[in-house]
Amino acid sequence: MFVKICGLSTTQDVEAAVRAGADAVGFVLTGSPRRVSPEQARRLVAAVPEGVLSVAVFRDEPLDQVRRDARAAGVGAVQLHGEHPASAFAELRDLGLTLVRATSAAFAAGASCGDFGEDLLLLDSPVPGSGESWDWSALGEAPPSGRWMLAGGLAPANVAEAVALARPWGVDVSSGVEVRRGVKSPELIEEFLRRVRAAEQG
Ligand SMILES: O=C(O)c1ccccc1NCC(=O)[C@H](O)[C@H](O)COP(=O)(O)O
Repeated sequence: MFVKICGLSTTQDVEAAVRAGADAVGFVLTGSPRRVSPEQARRLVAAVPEGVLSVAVFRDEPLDQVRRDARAAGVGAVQLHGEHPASAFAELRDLGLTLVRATSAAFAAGASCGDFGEDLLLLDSPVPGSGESWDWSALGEAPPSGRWMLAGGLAPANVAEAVALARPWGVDVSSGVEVRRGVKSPELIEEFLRRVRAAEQG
């Protein structure tokens, strides 16, 4: 199962996430207590080994800013919250970036990743990065097929239940591995990954 640890802001946290086995690490380049600048993100990306996806997170920024900041940060993927025209997605793919399309699960309940092509879908709570959970059963009996990540209020204590209920392709967490908002805990990161791997074993 694909695991993304998001909202990282120190090299130590990036190293902790990589050491714990994360498949992706996220850097928030939009309004947030976790925000880093594109230049800070580039220094963090330098600690991300080949095979681990570095993701820049945006919300409602204009396409030219997303393109500029993603290039400055040197990330391999952009995660877009908010509304964007299909042409924006196509332009970013043409730059060789992987797209993570974030949406409120309420909207996407039952949506198929087939609607999202090669992009990754992030089904999140209505307030991204809030640590708020939501009713995973809202996905109904037919969760999306394809490469989709479950997010929103996940933590070591609930991720096994969430995985069993929603059966996602991947999971994403930020608040649930912090000691306080914006301050990651290497121990919680490690525990989260351990619980995910145990849940995968069934
Ligand atoms: O993390 C943020 O502060 C943030 C701010 C604005 C837009 C997106 C943001 N995070 C996006 C993520 O991918 C989070 O990991 C995801 O929303 C889950 O967050 P959490 O419920 O805190 O685990």
